[in-house]
Amino acid sequence: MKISVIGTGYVGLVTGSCLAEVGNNVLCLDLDAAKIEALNASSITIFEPGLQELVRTNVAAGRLHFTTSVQEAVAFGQIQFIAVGTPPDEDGSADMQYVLAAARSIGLHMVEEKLVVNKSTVPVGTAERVRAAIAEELATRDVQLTWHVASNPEFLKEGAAVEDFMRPDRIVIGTDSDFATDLLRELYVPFQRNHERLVVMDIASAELTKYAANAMLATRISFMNELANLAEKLGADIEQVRRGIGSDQRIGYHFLYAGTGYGGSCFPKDVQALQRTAQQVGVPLRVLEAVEATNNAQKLVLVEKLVARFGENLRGKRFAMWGLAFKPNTDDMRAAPSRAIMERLWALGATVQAYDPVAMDEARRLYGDRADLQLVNSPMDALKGADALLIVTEWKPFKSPDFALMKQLLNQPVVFDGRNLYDPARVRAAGLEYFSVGRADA
Ligand SMILES: NC(=O)C1=CN([C@@H]2O[C@H](COP(=O)(O)OP(=O)(O)OC[C@H]3O[C@@H](n4cnc5c(N)ncnc54)[C@H](O)[C@@H]3O)[C@@H](O)[C@H]2O)C=CC1
Ligand SMILES: O=C(O)[C@H]1O[C@H](OP(=O)(O)OP(=O)(O)OC[C@H]2O[C@@H](n3ccc(=O)[nH]c3=O)[C@H](O)[C@@H]2O)[C@H](O)[C@@H](O)[C@@H]1O
Repeated sequence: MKISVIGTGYVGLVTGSCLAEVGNNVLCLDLDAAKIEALNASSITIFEPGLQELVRTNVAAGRLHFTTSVQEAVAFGQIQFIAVGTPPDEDGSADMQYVLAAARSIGLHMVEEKLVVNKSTVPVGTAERVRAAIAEELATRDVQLTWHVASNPEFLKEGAAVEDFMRPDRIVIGTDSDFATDLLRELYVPFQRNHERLVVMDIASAELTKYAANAMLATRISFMNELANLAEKLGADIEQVRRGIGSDQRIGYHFLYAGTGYGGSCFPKDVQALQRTAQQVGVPLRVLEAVEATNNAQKLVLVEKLVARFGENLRGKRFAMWGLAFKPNTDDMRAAPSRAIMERLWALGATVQAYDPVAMDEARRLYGDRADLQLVNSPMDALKGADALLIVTEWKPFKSPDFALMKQLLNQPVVFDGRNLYDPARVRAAGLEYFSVGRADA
């Protein structure tokens, strides 16, 4: 099948590459010329496991192409995927300008029947707005055509994006025409050989399903974070509680990890956008208000512990930080807890010595050169002369450190573990003071 993908970010590039991998002929469009230039040389600008290789092999096989030409992209694919950003607007609602611009560019150049599929995360009603934008452009050109609009939200996770796309739990399709359903069913055949994964529904339900999934996952995390804060005060251990409730199949083990709050480009913005949508139709979403408030507070839970230990004035203090990315296996720092933590520590006068396996360039890009941020080359370098260590992202290499060396390198042997990576007794036996989330501090 010939497919165009508009937008080559995490979702667009993974979608395009994976669809090419199963034999389709794919053309990806982006307005960012530097990105397209890099992609044409098979080089990707984000860190995403497996993606570089997938791009390289499919470009070499002649199935994956990149362009900045809107006209070329619209002419190419029978299916036109829209996979552009939907960042938060000033009031937290989803900013639709990129999706609608993509829709307009399709309307501007379309000369034959197309299926336009929206993969971006968008509020209910967006398919109608996309349809109207295309219709307007066609009317301006005085062109009569048949075309279809469908919704196909994406559920991939950064850091496991290729794997998630290739082996999805489900593929949600929102359509209002047999043409769209049949074409998308055919497209996704290679992804559901093992069992039926396609969930076909109306367009509004598909659009809402995406927000519902992210809101549910965010709710689980905030619930566990609140419970962790309670467990700590009651002398209980949230890690044991997690295992205790996760074993109930109705609850399950996933997404029950307490920590420093959820970050990333999606949960924070999608929880907010769903609330704005609900406000517009007069339906209060009280649970989600609490989810968001809890998360904002949780991002600073390590700083609170640190201030309780070292006092409010951190001038002259130096803290090691392990992990800058919002989660492991990505260099993405959008809404990362590390940012809220560093910014607060800086405001209190401290210096941060940070290490992350892949997000150092991103930190440099975001913060530039500043005296109170030192980016170092290894986890152990970060410890040297620091008054405490803060663990913010649960990268694998942080999971089994040499605690004796840690104690030796730190100026003061204090660890604030925002991901509950260690057995508290083991860390304390090595002579370190250990603070974690939802377990008794000492
Ligand atoms: N990042 C993720 O893990 C996931 C994101 N989503 C959703 O997918 C959508 C895209 O997210 P990301 O891929 O993270 O965004 P991104 O910000 O990484 O990439 C978007 C790309 O679209 C390009 N673009 C913008 N307007 C364009 C236009 N008119 N024509 C061509 N290119 C254009 C930008 O230059 C950029 O390269 C969002 O709605 C997001 O909520 C859904 C599931 C997972
Ligand atoms: O819409 C999206 O963009 C995507 O958002 C999330 O994916 P992502 O943000 O990439 O990463 P997650 O693994 O969900 O982690 C999000 C945040 O929650 C935190 N988290 C996750 C799980 C957990 O138990 N506890 C916890 O604090 C992570 O540290 C991270 O900061 C969803 O998991 C994807 O299904 C969805 O497609």
